[in-house]
Amino acid sequence: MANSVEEQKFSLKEVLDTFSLCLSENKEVYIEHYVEGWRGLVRFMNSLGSVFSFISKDAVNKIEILAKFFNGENGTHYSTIQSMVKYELDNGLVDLAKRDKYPESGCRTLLRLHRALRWLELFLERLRTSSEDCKTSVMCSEAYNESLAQHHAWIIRKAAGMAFCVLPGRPTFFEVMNVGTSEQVVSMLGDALPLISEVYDITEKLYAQHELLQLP
Ligand SMILES: CCCCCCCCCCCCC/C=C/[C@@H](O)[C@H](COP(=O)(O)O)NC(=O)CCCCCCCCCCCCCCC
Repeated sequence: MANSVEEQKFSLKEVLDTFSLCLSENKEVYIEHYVEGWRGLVRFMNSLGSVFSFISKDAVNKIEILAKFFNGENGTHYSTIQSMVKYELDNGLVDLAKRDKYPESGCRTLLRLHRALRWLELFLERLRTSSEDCKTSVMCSEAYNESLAQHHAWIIRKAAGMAFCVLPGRPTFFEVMNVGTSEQVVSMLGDALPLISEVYDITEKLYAQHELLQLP
């Protein structure tokens, strides 16, 4: 089946490269590139089939909330995750105990993507070190159980588990990434993972410092 020109150009390497743009010189995390990275990941997930659309809908919703802040009148405060946290906390714009006046603050919205980034990190690390006969569905659900699942209700965990079952096998998965041979995929993941981990760790530390890791 012939791909459109745009699909032909799509490579997961470009998406993961976006995360390398996330870090400023003094290790702040640029929201613009963070959101762009997520957009690319969602695009990749959509190319795997419509069973994932309930996941991508939620991700897109969160991406759009952040993009709106970033492009809005207070956009300068949403340049980095650090400036967003400071701005929203200083101005009482975050529901800290229960969802109330600010159910869609930047801080709580980004926290959901941040938790998903941990899933990505764990999943990609499994993919990187997997052998040819490893199942992507198993790698994906192990990564999920160690991360996001702990924050999801039973019904979401059930639906996610069902979606994982229809993930393509490792060879097709690698092919869809459009990065080249398996060796090239493994090497690309080896380059990308430390950057993703660094973005994750910096955000985690910041949220921990401000006691934001359990935002409702
Ligand atoms: C490629 C396989 C894709 C597997 C994706 C694994 C993640 C499974 C997440 C299931 C989320 C189900 C949707 C609902 C979520 C919300 O309940 C929940 C809580 O939100 P709330 O507090 O506003 O209510 N939302 C979230 O936790 C945010 C989830 C965001 C998920 C983004 C997943 C993007 C995955 C991108 C895949 C890229 C794969 C690249 C690998 C080579």
